[in-house]
Amino acid sequence: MSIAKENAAQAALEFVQDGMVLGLGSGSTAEIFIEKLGDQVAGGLKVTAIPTSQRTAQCAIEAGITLLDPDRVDHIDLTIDGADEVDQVFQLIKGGGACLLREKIVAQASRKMVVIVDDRKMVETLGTFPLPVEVDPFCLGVTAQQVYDALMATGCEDGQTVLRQMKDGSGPLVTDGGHYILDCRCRRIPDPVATARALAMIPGVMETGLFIDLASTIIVGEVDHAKVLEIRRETSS
Ligand SMILES: O=C(CO)[C@H](O)[C@H](O)COP(=O)(O)O
Repeated sequence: MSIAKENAAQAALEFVQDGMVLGLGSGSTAEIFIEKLGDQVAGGLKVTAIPTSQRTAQCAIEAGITLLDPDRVDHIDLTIDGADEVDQVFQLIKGGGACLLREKIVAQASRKMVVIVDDRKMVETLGTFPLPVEVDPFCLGVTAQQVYDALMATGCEDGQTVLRQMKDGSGPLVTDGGHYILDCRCRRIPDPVATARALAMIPGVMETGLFIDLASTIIVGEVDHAKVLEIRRETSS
């Protein structure tokens, strides 16, 4: 277990209050947080949660956290999630774990999003990590070309897309929502807002891993402590 990720996850517990409805992110850092949250719940903390993936749901159940039916939830107080890259104004690339659609639905519905990362995830400009784009399998070639064109038109240094495969080589990875993931080698995304907008116009694109103006707190774990960085955001909820 990475000590930096663990320090970030530990610091995130400070944001959790009794009675909250939590959004639980996906990935290894989020799972460390869920385990720690489970310890708090065992000690008497009362929270309920919405998971952003089947794997997260499983982890939360094992940790003793009560899950809500996502179809019935009317608000989410706080979401805690990891990220693959975070830039200077807290725009994110997410989706390394292929959960970006549900992660974004939950983050966008939350009053606050806290992101927990180790210090290697902090970047000057987004794009070194390949941008995950969740797409409908129908007419995949057409969508992939449109994604390439949108990336190039918005100034990305590259736009090549690779269809994400299952680790066991059994075929394309299928997300919890039944879609595919195109990993886009952008190298540099100079205008994440423009790129996110352009990708959102493509009918075959279900969602992109660009999380724009969603995170208001980034907790950066290092080997011996965690730094809490804040930015002011207007929330709609
Ligand atoms: O977006 C994600 C999953 O879709 C993860 O939060 C992201 O990939 C970071 O993962 P990790 O905490 O394992 O480094």
